[in-house]
Amino acid sequence: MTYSRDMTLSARNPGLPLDADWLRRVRVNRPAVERRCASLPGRRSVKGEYQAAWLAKAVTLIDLTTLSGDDTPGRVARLCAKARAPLRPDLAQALGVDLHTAAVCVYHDMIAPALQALAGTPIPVAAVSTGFPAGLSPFATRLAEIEASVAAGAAEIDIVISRRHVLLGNWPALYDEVRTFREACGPAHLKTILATGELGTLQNVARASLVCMMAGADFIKTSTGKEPVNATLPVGLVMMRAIRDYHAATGVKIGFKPAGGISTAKDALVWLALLKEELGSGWLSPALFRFGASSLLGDIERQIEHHVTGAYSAACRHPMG
Ligand SMILES: O=C[C@H](O)COP(=O)(O)O
Repeated sequence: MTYSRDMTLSARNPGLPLDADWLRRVRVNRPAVERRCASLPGRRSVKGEYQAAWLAKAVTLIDLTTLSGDDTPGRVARLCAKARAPLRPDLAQALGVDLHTAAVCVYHDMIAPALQALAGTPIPVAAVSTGFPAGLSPFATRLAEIEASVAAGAAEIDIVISRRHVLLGNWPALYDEVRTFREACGPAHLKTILATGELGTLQNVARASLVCMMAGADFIKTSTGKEPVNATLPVGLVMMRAIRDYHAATGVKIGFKPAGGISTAKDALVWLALLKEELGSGWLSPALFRFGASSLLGDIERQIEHHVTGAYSAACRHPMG
């Protein structure tokens, strides 16, 4: 299996004027979505060398993340070393792969140590922004935060949206907010975090996804990892279908990033199966799909170790940072 080392993201999403009629037409059949997702984990399973190949692919799609109040430059440097060489050398050699993660995702103050630790690699630094995770700081502060992170060298900006605009059905306010954030990003790619666990309904998730894409988001992302409910398959399905509809209407491919609580190799395989079925193999690339995850890589490495050696090691033998 070959792994692209090309970190080029897709062409920017120019966005569209807000289309209120499109939003009004959006309907989500929740029981049907839940039935479809419930059948996935049991139905889709790959084994042996195919599983190892899919897991190696998953590694290349991870935004390796640390978003803790006690992050230090040392922890970020160790995380970046893991991003550069995500698999133990003997495991990578046994699989015949040479790979790295898609990006490293940190808070603003950790951009500089991350850039230093990733120098000479194609791995971009993503910064969470706009008052992450709640997004309730003054609007001017949130804008300034984006500008500061782009100036510091972040190539990708993960913003959080104002959940109240969704809960109140104030789509023009959400559109204007995301549009302004997009402009502040300049050349950096914009990922919009919907915090789906706080949006109430799948219909809200579908509408918020479309509004963010109309406003110019390059990626839509499920969660911050800090909500009580983070990435779920039903939410993922609804967001993937919104991406499909947007692509059908505009020809523009938007990326998808499930994040929060995705921590096992098995989870990763189910997400990739859903992605392949809903959006096709064209989305199986770091340009269009990312896992936002702080601990997933450890379990993937553990499963690959089992595939290569026949034995499982303790999870603590695969530290992230
Ligand atoms: O954006 C990434 C998430 O914050 C990571 O969440 P996690 O720590 O549950 O993997």
